[in-house]
Amino acid sequence: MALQEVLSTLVSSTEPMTNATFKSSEGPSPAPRHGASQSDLKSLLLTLLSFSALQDWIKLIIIGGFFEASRRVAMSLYSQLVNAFFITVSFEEDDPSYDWMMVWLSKQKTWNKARQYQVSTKSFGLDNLAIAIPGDDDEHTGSSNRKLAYLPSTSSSYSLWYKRHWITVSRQRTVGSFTESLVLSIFARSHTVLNEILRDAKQQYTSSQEHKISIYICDKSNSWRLAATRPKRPLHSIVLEPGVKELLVDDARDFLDNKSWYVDRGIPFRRGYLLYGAPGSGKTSTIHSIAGELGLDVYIISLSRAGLDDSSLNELVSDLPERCIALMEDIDAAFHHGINREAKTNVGDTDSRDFSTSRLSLSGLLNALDGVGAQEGRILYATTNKYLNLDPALCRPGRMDIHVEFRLASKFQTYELFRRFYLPSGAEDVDSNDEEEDEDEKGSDGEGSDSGYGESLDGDANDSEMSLLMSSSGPTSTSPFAQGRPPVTGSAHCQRAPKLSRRRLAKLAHSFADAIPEREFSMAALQGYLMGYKIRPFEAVRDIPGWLEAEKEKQKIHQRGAAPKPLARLAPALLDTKSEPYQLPTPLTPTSPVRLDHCIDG
Ligand SMILES: Nc1ncnc2c1ncn2[C@@H]1O[C@H](COP(=O)(O)OP(=O)(O)OP(=O)(O)O)[C@@H](O)[C@H]1O
Repeated sequence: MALQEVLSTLVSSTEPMTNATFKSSEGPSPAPRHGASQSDLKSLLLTLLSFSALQDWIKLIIIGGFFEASRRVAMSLYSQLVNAFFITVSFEEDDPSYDWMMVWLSKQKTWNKARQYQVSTKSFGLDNLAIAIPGDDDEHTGSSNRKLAYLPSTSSSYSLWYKRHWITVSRQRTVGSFTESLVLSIFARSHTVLNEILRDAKQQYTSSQEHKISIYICDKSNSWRLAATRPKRPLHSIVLEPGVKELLVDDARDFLDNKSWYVDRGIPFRRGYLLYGAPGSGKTSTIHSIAGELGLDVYIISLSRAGLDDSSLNELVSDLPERCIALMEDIDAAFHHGINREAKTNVGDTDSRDFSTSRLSLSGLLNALDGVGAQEGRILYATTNKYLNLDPALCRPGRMDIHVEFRLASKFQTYELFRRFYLPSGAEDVDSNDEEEDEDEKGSDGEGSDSGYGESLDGDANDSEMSLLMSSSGPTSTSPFAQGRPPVTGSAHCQRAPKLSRRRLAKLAHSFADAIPEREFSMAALQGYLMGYKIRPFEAVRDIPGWLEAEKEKQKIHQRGAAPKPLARLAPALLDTKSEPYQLPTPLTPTSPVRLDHCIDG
């Protein structure tokens, strides 16, 4: 009723005003019109504020308020109900638990009945993807071996049953960031089922990772992110001087098992290993292998990463999990990029290259290694090719407790490398000395027991082996290296290596080791050479002189280009008992634990 009045007043008050506007263009008569419109407005306001209109306004407000209040009450009741009967958990994408949950989810039966998916090539660190599309796991399907997987779609939520508990799952984008989170609402009053789910997810993930190591790197936001998973490398595939691998593994294992010993004595529960020496001598491979042996994840700290400064390094190190391997490769590389005792404060003093890369100071690095914020329980491995460039403070016990030198290949290493290279896949590997003894005792092939170096290859090979040698080398027996070209292997995977008895293989390995000069080539170089002869061990031995010639030529070219002095000559072996007594490198204090026998406690 009052509203009608208001409306009719509005119409009547606007009409003369429109007419006035229209008529004003015809001629000037504004004064009476102005007075009329003023009285119209007045009456409009009076009507609006009249008692009956006010009543209608109040009614509107009450009804609206009632609906809004009931909506809010319903919402809060709903959320209280949900909170009372549901447990809601979220998993952030950049946290490892997200990967565990994705794998767990993919193993739920009801998951396969979902109607909305997102397809992705993300592997969550797994090769044997439970989330993989069936039939997509064929390794020979084509050039790209990225597997496809189903993920929960971001636009819908799913429900599933787990141990008689109803669960809804949704994948949500975090507002204002590029990351996602997985949200689970579990219909349960106690936390027991949640704990079970978490335990299940973690265990399923860990067991699928049993034969793998996870490698983490830090991302731009300075947090750790899973970069890859790699198959564990068996320790026996690393050939070092006898006892070195065992010593490294036993020391690390002993450290991990004795936390309370460190705590009782107030000694920081940390251990550092410095592996230094010639490039390609097995430093990285050894760390990889030890990580697999001890079941630890590897966290790579790249000191030359652009933008890394003291505080971000500190943050990274204190963010490490308790039992892990922190790896700083080529720790000397940080020196080339301006690492120094004090952080540079004056921009004018600073080389522009320093700013474009790392802004780390040596004191920052030292603090990160054993400062108050440094993580307990971690094992640090640092590698370098330039031992003498390292600051003594960096190498002191407490930061780097054990120093191990990796030298160019010895006769023993060359022999072992060859023997293991041609050992049939899956063959049980035994210690070479035991093996020779066994074979000698058996006299399996009825030949003499002489297994010394320098045996004639031709006299060793039987007819079928010789024919294989001749057929694979072609009509001329000239080494391809002597002709200035590398050997062509063809698709070795499709062919089969000759079946050699262990004894014969040992003899070939002796011949190989005999032909390679000691401590002149890295294991990586020798492995690279053998890769050209994957299935041709006889040719591999026969072609060595040509290869050595070619390598000498290469070295000459390098020397003309003023190649640096090899490190192996500068820092003699710690481990080779035949070499001259070890001299402390000049930058190290005499108390530094550079010798293995000095630095390993108990
Ligand atoms: N002692 C060894 N036993 C078995 N394989 C080895 C050994 N040393 C090197 N190799 C092989 O050589 C390759 C390179 O080795 P690796 O990367 O471990 O050397 P590195 O000492 O870390 O080299 P760099 O100092 O250049 O990083 C690997 O493929 C590895 O298999």
